[in-house]
Amino acid sequence: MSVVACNNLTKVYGRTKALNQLSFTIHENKITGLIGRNGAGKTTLLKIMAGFLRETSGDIKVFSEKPFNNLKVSGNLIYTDDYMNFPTSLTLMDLLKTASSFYPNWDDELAVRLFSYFSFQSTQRYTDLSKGMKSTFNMIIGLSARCPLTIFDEPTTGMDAAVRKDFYRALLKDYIDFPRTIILSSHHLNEMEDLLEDILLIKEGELCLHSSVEDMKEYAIGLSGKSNLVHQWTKDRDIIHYKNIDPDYVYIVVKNDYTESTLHQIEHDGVELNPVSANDLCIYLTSSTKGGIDDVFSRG
Ligand SMILES: Nc1ncnc2c1ncn2[C@@H]1O[C@H](COP(=O)(O)OP(=O)(O)OP(=O)(O)O)[C@@H](O)[C@H]1O
Repeated sequence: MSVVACNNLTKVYGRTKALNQLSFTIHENKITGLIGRNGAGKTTLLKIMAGFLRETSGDIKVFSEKPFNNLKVSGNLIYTDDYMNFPTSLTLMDLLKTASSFYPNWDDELAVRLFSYFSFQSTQRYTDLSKGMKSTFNMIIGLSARCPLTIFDEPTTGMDAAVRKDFYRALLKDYIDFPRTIILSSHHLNEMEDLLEDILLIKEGELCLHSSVEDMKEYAIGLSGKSNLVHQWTKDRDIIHYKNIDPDYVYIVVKNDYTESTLHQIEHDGVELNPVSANDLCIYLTSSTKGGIDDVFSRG
C-alpha cells in the first residue's frame, strides 16, 4: 500500500520554487532517507506530507488523503524536528505523559526506558536542554509514539557520535518489532546507510533519484587510471563526477551500464574499477559542478 504519493508536487514561496514537479511513491513499512543539500527542499516536502504546509500545485496523498489540515492524516503521523513547540510550563515527564494520552500506539515502557538510558531528569524542562539533548528527547517522543507514518526531519542535530549511533540502533530495533513507514531527512547518509531501505534524493526541489540503497550501490562505477584510457572508456557517457589526480591520471564516475565483458576489457586495459558508495553517489549527484569543490580552485 502506498503511504505517500506525490504527482508533480510543486511549492513556491514568493520567488523561490522550493519543490518542482516532484513525483514519487513511498510504500508502507519502509525506512526511507530523504537526502539533499542545504536548501534542497527536504523540510518543505516533509511539512507538506505532515499537513503543515499546503502545496502550490500538483497532488499529494498521504494514506490516500490530501494531508493539509486533515485530522485523519495528522492522527496517523508524527513529525519531529528541531523546532518542537512544547509548552514551556511542563516538565519532561509531563510532556511524556501528555504524549502518551495523545498517541494511540504510545509505548510507555519504551519511553521511560529511553528516558532513563539517556539520563534525563523528570523535572527538567525542554527549554533548558542542550541542542543535542533536545534532539534526543524528540527522538524518544518520535519512537515511542509508534505512528504508522513517522517523520524525523534532521533528527540528529547536535547529537554526539555515540548518541547518533544509539538513535540509529534504537530506531532499527523498534522498527523490526513494530514495522511502520519511517522517513528521515539527514546529512549523515554514511552513518545511516545500513538502516535505510530506500533513498529519495532531491536537488534544488527536483527528484534526482528514488531507489533502494542496494540498487544505489550498483548505480555508478568509478574508473581510475591514465587519462587517455579513462577518457576513452567514458566518452559519450554522462559523467557523474571527475577528479584530476595528477596531469595524466584521472578518476571518473559514470552510470554503470557497462556489460560484464566490457568491464573485463576495461580492467584488462589497465584501468582500475571502483565501486561508488551510496553516500558518495548522493554527494556527486547533488553537487553543482562535476568536480566538486576542486573546481573552485582549478584555474586552468
Ligand atoms: N517560509 C519560507 N519562505 C521563503 N522561502 C522559504 C521558506 N521556507 C523555505 N524557503 C526556501 O525554500 C527552499 C527549500 O528550503 P527547505 O527548508 O525546504 O530546504 P532543506 O532541504 O530542508 O534545507 P536544509 O537542509 O538547509 O534544512 C530554500 O531555498 C529556502 O530558502
